[in-house]
Amino acid sequence: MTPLVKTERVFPPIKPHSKFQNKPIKYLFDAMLLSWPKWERRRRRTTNMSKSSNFESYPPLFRPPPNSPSIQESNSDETEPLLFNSDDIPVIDYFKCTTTNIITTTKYQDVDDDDKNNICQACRDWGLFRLVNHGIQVTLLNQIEEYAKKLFSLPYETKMSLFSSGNPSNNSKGQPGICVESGEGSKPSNNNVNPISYFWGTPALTPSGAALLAAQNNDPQENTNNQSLQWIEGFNVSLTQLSNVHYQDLLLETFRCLLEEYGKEQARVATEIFKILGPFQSNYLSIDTGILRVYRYPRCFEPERTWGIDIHTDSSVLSIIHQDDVGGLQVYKDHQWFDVNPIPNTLIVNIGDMLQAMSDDRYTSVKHGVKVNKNKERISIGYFVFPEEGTIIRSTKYNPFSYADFRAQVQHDLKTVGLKTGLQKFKFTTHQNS
Ligand SMILES: O=C(O)CCC(=O)C(=O)O
Ligand SMILES: [Fe+2]
Repeated sequence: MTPLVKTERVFPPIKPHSKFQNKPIKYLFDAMLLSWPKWERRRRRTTNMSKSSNFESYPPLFRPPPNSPSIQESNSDETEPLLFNSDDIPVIDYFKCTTTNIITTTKYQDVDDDDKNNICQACRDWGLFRLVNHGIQVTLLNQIEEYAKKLFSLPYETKMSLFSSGNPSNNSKGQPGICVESGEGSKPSNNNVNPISYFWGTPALTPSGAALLAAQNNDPQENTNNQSLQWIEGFNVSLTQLSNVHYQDLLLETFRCLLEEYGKEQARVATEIFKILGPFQSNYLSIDTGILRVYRYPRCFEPERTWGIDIHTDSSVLSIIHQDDVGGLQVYKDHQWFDVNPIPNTLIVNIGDMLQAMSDDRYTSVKHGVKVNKNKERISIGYFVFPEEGTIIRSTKYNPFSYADFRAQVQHDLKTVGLKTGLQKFKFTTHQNS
């Protein structure tokens, strides 16, 4: 889903923030108003793991070398105030642009054409926007984050053994992958395949959930063993399978219930946004294909040498990201990189490659990547949704193809050349166009 368009490994300069520039998209709020309240900031300070990172929970390759005092002693949370600055990303109010009544049964309001146009314009200009007033309860967002932290901070070996993907090709030998064994109480009670699987080192997985390592760079200078390693671990969650199982373990079962509820909310949001961006054929988006990725970006003792997720475009129709208060997500627009600042209770909606093709390139799948941090771990949750299985996407710019064709091409490219060529491979040639 999130494979990689590798360009360079040097972080490009970030454009300075130009607050509330003269843009056609309305900036609907003052970031100060949306900042976490004092009690929440205190809770986050005391529960944040940066103070005493639990390196036992990191995959072995991510653990700092024994003599690296700078990372062992870091305690940045107490010195850095949590400030949430507005950024240049267009902001859209969900409630104003949709017909779904998400708040109460009495709060209907007219759908505003200006707001709809603003979404379309954001998707043309940026390929992403920030969504406010999305109707997902802040308690749900906080609880998922909290339970994700609890699960990620389990010892690495426990995570490897708890989350069985049912995929025998995986290993637990310290190579990126997904575990095969299942621990006591972690198995779904009715013998179904575990819908939650653990991975690390790359966000690119095969359809069966195995980690897909990109081919290595041919440059001998760079061609070390870890060349394609990305500083990330995560849970891959199949939403359709999630409702078929129950865990005996209370921690896992609570996490499962939270994810199930969150998945439904995200499906609602994605469906509405897709309607606004269309009209498109209804099978160009299928809620049954929805997956969640819950990520932790561990602290990295050499953050300038690696990415949490390398520069890429998403292969989805739409991706919806919720990030914690750490930051690190960057997006590319007009030859510049922009920080996507963490702003409480907001979601980031990305256009994926499938939507770019369906829209005849009217909307752009946005290039983005995630930086890692020396002092803080970062948690984010992504929802990704795709066209209905087998649907052929027809467009004036591309040869007809299905998402399965696209995914197979991406996986082939990753294995052979190490980077995703993406839609480029499906474009009509000049010869075909004439
Ligand atoms: O963690 C994030 O903020 C972004 C994740 C992402 O880009 C992806 O999973 O494709
Ligand atoms: Fe992405």
